[in-house]
Amino acid sequence: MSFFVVETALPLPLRRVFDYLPLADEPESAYRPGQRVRVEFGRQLLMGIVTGTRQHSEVPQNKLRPLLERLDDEPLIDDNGLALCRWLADYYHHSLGEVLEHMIPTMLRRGCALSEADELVWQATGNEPASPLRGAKQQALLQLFSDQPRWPHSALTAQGFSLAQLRRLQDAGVISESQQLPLPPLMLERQQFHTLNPQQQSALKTLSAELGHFRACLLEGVTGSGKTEVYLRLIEEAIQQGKQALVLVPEIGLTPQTVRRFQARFSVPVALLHSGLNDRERLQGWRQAREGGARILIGTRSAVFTPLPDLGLIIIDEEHDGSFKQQDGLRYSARDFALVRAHKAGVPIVLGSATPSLETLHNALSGKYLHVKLTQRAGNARPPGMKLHSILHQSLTAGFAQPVLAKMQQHLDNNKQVLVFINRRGFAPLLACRDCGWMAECRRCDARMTLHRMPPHLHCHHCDFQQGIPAICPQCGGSHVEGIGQGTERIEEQLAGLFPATTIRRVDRDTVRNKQAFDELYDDIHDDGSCILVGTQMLAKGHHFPDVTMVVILDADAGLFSSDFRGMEHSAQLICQVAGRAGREDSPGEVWIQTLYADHPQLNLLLDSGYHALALSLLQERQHQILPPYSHMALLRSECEDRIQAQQLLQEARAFMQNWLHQQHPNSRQAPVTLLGPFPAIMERRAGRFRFQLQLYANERKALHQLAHVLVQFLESHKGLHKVRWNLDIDPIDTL
Ligand SMILES: Nc1ncnc2c1ncn2[C@@H]1O[C@H](COP(=O)(O)OP(=O)(O)OP(=O)(O)O)[C@@H](O)[C@H]1O
Ligand SMILES: [Zn+2]
Repeated sequence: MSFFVVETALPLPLRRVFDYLPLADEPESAYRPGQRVRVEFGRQLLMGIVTGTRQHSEVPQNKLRPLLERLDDEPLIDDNGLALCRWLADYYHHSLGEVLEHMIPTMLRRGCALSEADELVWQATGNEPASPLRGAKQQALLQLFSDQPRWPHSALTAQGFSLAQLRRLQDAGVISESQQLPLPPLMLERQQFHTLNPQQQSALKTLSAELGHFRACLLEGVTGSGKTEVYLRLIEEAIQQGKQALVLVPEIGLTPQTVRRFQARFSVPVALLHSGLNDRERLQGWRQAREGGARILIGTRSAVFTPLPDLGLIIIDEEHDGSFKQQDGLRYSARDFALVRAHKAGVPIVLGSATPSLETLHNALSGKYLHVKLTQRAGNARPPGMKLHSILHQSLTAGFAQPVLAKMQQHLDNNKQVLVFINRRGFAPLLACRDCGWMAECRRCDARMTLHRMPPHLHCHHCDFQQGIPAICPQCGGSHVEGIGQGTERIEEQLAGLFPATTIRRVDRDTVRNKQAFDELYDDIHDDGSCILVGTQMLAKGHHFPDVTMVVILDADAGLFSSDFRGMEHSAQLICQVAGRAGREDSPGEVWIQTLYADHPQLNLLLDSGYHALALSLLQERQHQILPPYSHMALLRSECEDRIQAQQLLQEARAFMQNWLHQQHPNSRQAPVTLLGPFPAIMERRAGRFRFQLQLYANERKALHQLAHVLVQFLESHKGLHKVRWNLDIDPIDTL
């Protein structure tokens, strides 16, 4: 047999593949890209993915080690999947082995077989019973199998049937058992589609004409305009054409209500992938999609990696949402990756939002994306009235202006619900001593500890550090230590005092710890009648509360003066999304925004002319400042317990890049990439580490990527500064 090596990608940060000798007696044809293999690396046992075979290796033959095991005959990742991973690894300058890990669920990464997700399934044989079956349970089972010939074992035990009862049917030859991948349950109760209004109809017509080929489309529809209805119809068409649809939603948008809404419309299996599932459920969802059983896949960010053999349509709901970008490890944008995936698969992708990101809007305005608009609310709902309420020189009760409280009372008297939005959980953002000015600060971050009352403790929201509340001031020994400012807990408490007869519900990460808790809360809110909801942005996105007619935004100012260049964009999106929860059904809604800056020009533009108008003005600013989307950006971040070293690595990186740029372009006055920094991050110390950043801007993406490529090589081979951690963030969504 001729000599060859197996090229393997390993889940290591190193940006290269590794050569291994094949298993004894295995021909080269046994190895195919996308199979899993087990290897020894140093002293570690790792699972790698085969990327190819070669007749020669740069590694001397006596140094080559053999593979320990080949786990798959058929590749787990197909050629399309591998090509997408190579694209990701190149684009984000990340190790291919780590990218490939994202493609497969945890259980497969640990080496489990695909069949681990199988389950016992009973199937009607169609034969008459060989022996008589009496007994009520036997008869009930016979009925079930004549209604539906195939039942997963778990569905039958859930209905109170035992294995022994099933065996009797099996012995009589009526049913047979097999191990199969269960399909997601079908909802028996079908929900009707709404009759689309003319705008929705025209949007649907335009979008469905794109089925069958690649096209990026922006569906810009005001809140409550019925975008979801349009998605559902489009999906229906794709499914009728024998295709699968992938729907990505933001992490907090994937409520059981959303899922039910999809499941109740279709008579095809809908698979789900989100962080609330256990490993086995994730493997099941992944296989249901990969084997084509599931025709619709709904999931959060990482679902974008799921193989879908008949992919025909991708939908990204709330495309502007920050949760589509992973903020550690492989810092990919699921939205941008989905665009590439749609392009390679030759299918349309619909980016939907009431508040599109400036990147997407820019692409739509320049004609690169198809731009479809819904400007009116669906059904009888009207857009909410928005009002800026100046609190300058006004005395406030519990943080609320009098007219706002009076208005809230009116809505409650009408048996409606009021939503109070404040993007700060806990009781107070600050604990301070009134005698000496001491403030509780995090030991590990440049940040203040948040005071929580339920249970009582101090909590750093940046590094999760927690400690008890001091009874006396640690600095002066005085007893006037108090919480200053307001968080959701305090507002809940104060509103209970102001509206003693009204139910107050707090919705934040402390009250809603999982999806089930949200589900229950959601049902409670729907049953509540008049009540006040106090919450963080958890309440803002995508929810449909039919009885909310008033929204109060307590601290809009917090977001107006961000030091990040995307600050205003993100604030405006949040304000619109929260405001969009008001008046979504027959009763009109109103939104009151308390502010100290009632003449803030951008806030006024947003209220008077809407998000689109503000977005156009923000785009103009970006164009003047040559910021994204008018330039391309990457951020090199460093962090280290030693401040000097964190800064030094970036200084050396900068010197290296300047030198390289100069060598490449000796005669040009303006290098194709502009370097800014190193600067300390806005929060310089977090979790005990000092953080610095270096910003890279370029007009041409190609120039940025060429530089990033050599930069990463430089950093990987950099000696010295071992303690400094670094990462390169391509298209960062913030510079904080
Ligand atoms: N054509 C229609 N006729 C009547 N009601 C409709 C119609 N289309 C949608 N609706 C209803 O209007 C409400 C809002 O629709 P939907 O949730 O699809 O809006 P959306 O644009 O996705 O909103 P948001 O961006 O605020 O989440 C829902 O209760 C939906 O059932
Ligand atoms: Zn901290």
